[in-house]
Amino acid sequence: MKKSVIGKSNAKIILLGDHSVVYGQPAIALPLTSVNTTVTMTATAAGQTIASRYFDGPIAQLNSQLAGVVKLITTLLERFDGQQTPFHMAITSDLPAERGMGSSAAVDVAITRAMYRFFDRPLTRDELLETVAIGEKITHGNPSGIDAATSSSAVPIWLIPHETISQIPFHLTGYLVIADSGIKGQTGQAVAAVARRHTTQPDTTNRQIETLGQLSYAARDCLAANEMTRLGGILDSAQEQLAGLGVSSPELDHLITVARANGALGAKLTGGGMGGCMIALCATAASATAVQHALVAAGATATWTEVLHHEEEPA
Ligand SMILES: C[C@@](O)(CCO)CC(=O)[O-]
Repeated sequence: MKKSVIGKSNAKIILLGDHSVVYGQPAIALPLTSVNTTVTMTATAAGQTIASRYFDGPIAQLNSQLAGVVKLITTLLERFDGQQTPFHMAITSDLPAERGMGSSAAVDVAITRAMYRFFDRPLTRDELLETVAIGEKITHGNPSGIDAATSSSAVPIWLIPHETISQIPFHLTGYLVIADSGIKGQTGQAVAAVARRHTTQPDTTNRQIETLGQLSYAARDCLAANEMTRLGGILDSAQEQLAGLGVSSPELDHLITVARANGALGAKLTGGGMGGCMIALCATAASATAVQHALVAAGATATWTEVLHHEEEPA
């Protein structure tokens, strides 16, 4: 066992494939490597305690809102025979919670990495993703794994559930403005709402899900060929399908309209929706700044700009 260790992860942005990925369609997601969650685990004399923005105290008293985290920690303590090992776990995060940036998966990835290091066990990527799914299943009900895969990745990824997770050829140069609508997005509820629609209106819903999948394939071509304007149109089409699935919101719709009116090439919600964040693709730094200012004036509570650049693929 180590004295003090750190586990880290980052925020994620889904470019294409939100919701449709739950039904097996491909998704493209980008890590925001400067927006981090950090878990520090320190050996102590007695007790097992946790300090986070929601809770500060003994792990045994963690409330049901954090049931996914409780399940993850107890599973790992059993796995490592560490039920009696005293430690303190401090969780800090730059990510807004419940905004579609993958905060719950980011916390689970950072906890898993910290606990494997603390108990001095090697951790493979497959084991990391399988472990994070334990917490995510409780928090989100039916996670596709995209949040965990991206918040533990340093490069943009292409994911088809149970089939492929790979680095996506990324030759696009541009700017992605991300804006928080200020409204909590409940991914679990949004996923459940789409599942209900899938049962009550199977034909329409399947068509929307398949269209979203086709848009992911088209976007992959745009990223490989640096076709920014076409990608903007694809984001707009994806937003139309997501709104059709019932996961947009008036606040997101407003920010998306403002971004387009101020020069964005395309815009859509990102993540679970029903609140949370939207993204806008911009061709230049000046355009990204103008869109960002317009979004703040329109009520966005936080904004980030991510510079998109050619990613080297490993040799
Ligand atoms: C809405 C969703 O597609 C993305 C949440 O960030 C759910 C999932 O993939 O688990």
